[in-house]
Order: sequence, then structure tokens, then C-alpha cells
Amino acid sequence: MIIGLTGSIASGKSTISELLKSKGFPIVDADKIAHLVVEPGSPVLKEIELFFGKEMIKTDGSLNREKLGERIFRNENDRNKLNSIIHPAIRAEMLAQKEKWLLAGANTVIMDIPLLFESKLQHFVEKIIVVSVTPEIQKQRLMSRNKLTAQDAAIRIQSQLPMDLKEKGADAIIYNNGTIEESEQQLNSILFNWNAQP
Ligand SMILES: CC(C)(COP(=O)(O)OP(=O)(O)OC[C@H]1O[C@@H](n2cnc3c(N)ncnc32)[C@H](O)[C@@H]1O)[C@@H](O)C(=O)NCCC(=O)NCCS
Ligand SMILES: Nc1ncnc2c1ncn2[C@@H]1O[C@H](COP(=O)(O)OP(=O)(O)OP(=O)(O)O)[C@@H](O)[C@H]1O
Repeated sequence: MIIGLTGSIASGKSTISELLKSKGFPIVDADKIAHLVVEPGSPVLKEIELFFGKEMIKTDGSLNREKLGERIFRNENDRNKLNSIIHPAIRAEMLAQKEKWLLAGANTVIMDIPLLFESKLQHFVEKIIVVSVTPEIQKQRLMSRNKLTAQDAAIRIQSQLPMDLKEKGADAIIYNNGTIEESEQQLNSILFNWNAQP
């Protein structure tokens, strides 16, 4: 079974993904792959430099994520441009990793895809878990994790589809407003209901 794990920014996908990993499930992580495809010297990084300018590259040749983030979260045209440069490479690597796990005999593969709905990737997966939080908790966690002002956190949240729309597209929802243990209990019952084994 291929399970898509999604949610909104700072809703707790990585936290749930870590729990799944500790239970032995193989994880294909789109955010990690997004780091991989922009390694120094990669063609994707060159394209980012050509469009967004030399100031997006640090002196050690790596991507200045903070600078690029400042630009793309507040500007839809820039965000669409970055997506058109980086997403094809991310998708190709996600599918390759999924195939690798299936060939290795995995029963269930987890695909952690933050933009599953925004990028219309529902066909990549068979079941969808949405990790949801209330807007207040989401903003608070995003501000403290990324050291952002309330305004910058709001801009990032608005760059994605609203949570209620994502919930409508879910096969199961984890409400991650309480403790991690409470979220793990919800996760366990979803895995049990779907008879999902690593
Ligand atoms: C703009 C970048 C450099 C900022 O880097 P930064 O280290 O600050 O953020 P990070 O990569 O950890 O992403 C954090 C979260 O931001 C959100 N996010 C990232 N990119 C986007 C985007 N293009 N549109 C909307 N939300 C996004 C996701 O919820 C993601 O989980 C980076 O997010 C990026 O390369 N984005 C484009 C790739 C992408 O779409 N990634 C999302 C998964 S496919
Ligand atoms: N149940 C919880 N209780 C307290 N803190 C939590 C809980 N779940 C997640 N967090 C914290 O909230 C922040 C966001 O969680 P996490 O990084 O898992 O979200 P994410 O959905 O993967 O974010 P992104 O979309 O930005 O990658 C992190 O600092 C994490 O430690």
C-alpha cells in the first residue's frame, strides 16, 4: 500500500513521519528530496541561480534557503516559477525511491508530500493521511520552530491550500493539537484499520 502523508506547514508531518519510521515503515520524504536536488553543482541549482540571481547562492556554493524562502513565500509568481524549476526533479526522485522500496519487498511505503493537494499528486498514493492542527497552534509552532514573526508565519501559511480543504481530501485525519502520544494513538488506530504493515 502507498500512503500519502500530508498537511499544512508546521502541522506535524515530520513528527508523524518520524513515528512511522520508528515503526519500521519506509519513508519517501519530499522535503528531504527537495534538499537533495539542489546540491551544489546540480542543474536545478544552476537554474535557480539563473532566474532568481546570484544572491541566492552562498559563498560555499549551496542554496541560500532563507533568502529564497523570503522571496517565494510572499510572491505567487516567484513561487510558481520555483515550483516549475524544482518539482519535476523532486517527483522523479520520489517515484524512483518508491520503486526501490517496493522492489526491496516493502508492504507499505509512506510518501511524505507537503504539497500533495497543491500539486495534485493524489494519484501517486492509495490512501491519504492529513495531519491537521488548529490555525492558532499552527502559527505558534511555525513561529517558534522557524523563529518567524507572526506576519511572516501568516504569509507562509497562506501560501498553501486551507487546512479544511485538505481535510476534505483525506482518508484519515490526525488531529495534532495535543501531545505527540495522543497523535501516535490516532496513527496506531489508522494503521490498524488499514492493516498497514511495513
Ligand atoms: C523555498 C525553500 C528553499 C525554503 O527552504 P526552508 O529550509 O526554509 O523550508 P523547507 O524546505 O524546510 O520547507 C518547509 C515547508 O515549507 C512549505 N513549502 C516549501 N516549499 C513550498 C512551496 N513551493 N509552496 C508552498 N509551501 C512550500 C512546506 O510545507 C515545507 O514542508 C524550500 O522550501 C524549497 O526549496 N521549496 C521548493 C520545493 C518544494 O516545493 N518543497 C515542498 C515539498 S515538495
Ligand atoms: N504534538 C505536538 N506537540 C508539541 N509540538 C509539536 C507537536 N507536533 C509537532 N510539534 C512541533 O511543531 C513543529 C512543526 O512540526 P513538524 O516539523 O513535524 O511539522 P511539518 O508539518 O513537518 O512542517 P513543514 O511543513 O514545515 O515541514 C516542530 O517544531 C515540532 O517539534
